[in-house]
Amino acid sequence: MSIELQMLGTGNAFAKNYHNNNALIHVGDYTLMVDCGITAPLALHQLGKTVNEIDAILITHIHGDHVGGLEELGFQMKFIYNRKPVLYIASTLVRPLWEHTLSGGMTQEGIERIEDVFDVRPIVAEQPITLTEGLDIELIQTPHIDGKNSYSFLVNETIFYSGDMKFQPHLLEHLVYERGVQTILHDCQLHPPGIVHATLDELLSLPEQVRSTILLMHYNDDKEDFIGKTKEMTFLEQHQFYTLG
Ligand SMILES: O=c1ccn([C@@H]2O[C@@H]3COP(=O)(O)O[C@H]3[C@H]2O)c(=O)[nH]1
Ligand SMILES: [Zn+2]
Ligand SMILES: [Zn+2]
Repeated sequence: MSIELQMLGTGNAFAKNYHNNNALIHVGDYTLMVDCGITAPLALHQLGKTVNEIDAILITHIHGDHVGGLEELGFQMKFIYNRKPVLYIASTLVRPLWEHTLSGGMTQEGIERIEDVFDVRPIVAEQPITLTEGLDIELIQTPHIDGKNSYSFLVNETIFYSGDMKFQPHLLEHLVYERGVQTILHDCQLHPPGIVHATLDELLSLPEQVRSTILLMHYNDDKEDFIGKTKEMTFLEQHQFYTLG
């Protein structure tokens, strides 16, 4: 079954021309939000949507451009919509998300644990889960910041979405050649050094067959200067709809 992808933003953590690299994945009436960064509530508003239209959120890692909007989302859901949003997150990230990121702003009478605001669904890498009919997710742990857990994921076995990750050519080739992945949505640091992200030059070094599956996201503000310089790879555009799978 195909999915509809709409990026809330396609910018990197410091981008000002683009929102944070967060996404909406639609399958039928179901809407999954992938990451909820600082700019996610504004991006939703600009699309004429409210948080009430989100069925669940999936988190890749706990940098601000991926979780910085969760406090607002959680509070809006609780105090405006009287809902507890479903939060899919690696089991390793549940405590860090609450204790290092959310608890300072959210702790008050009646909110002492992350479960008081979110319907937390801890997930484990390499154990696929079904979110709704036609939407299966499998987390894959991928390196980003040394000593911190970070995850990418597969959608319906054929679409790979990179959480922020360092260049992993063997993984990307394995996914395309051996797991039948047809589309790779990849974060891309346009200017070296990438260090914690793959750079455009690194992604350009991949075999043509792999490059031809790649849509670039999480890019810098001067992305327009790189149009025509990405070989078979193309830039994802925020707010546009893509039918994948
Ligand atoms: O060791 C580090 C840690 C972080 N950073 C920057 O901070 C940003 C945090 O969000 P991000 O993961 O989207 O991108 C990261 C980089 O831009 C870095 O350059 N080196
Ligand atoms: Zn990021
Ligand atoms: Zn990051």
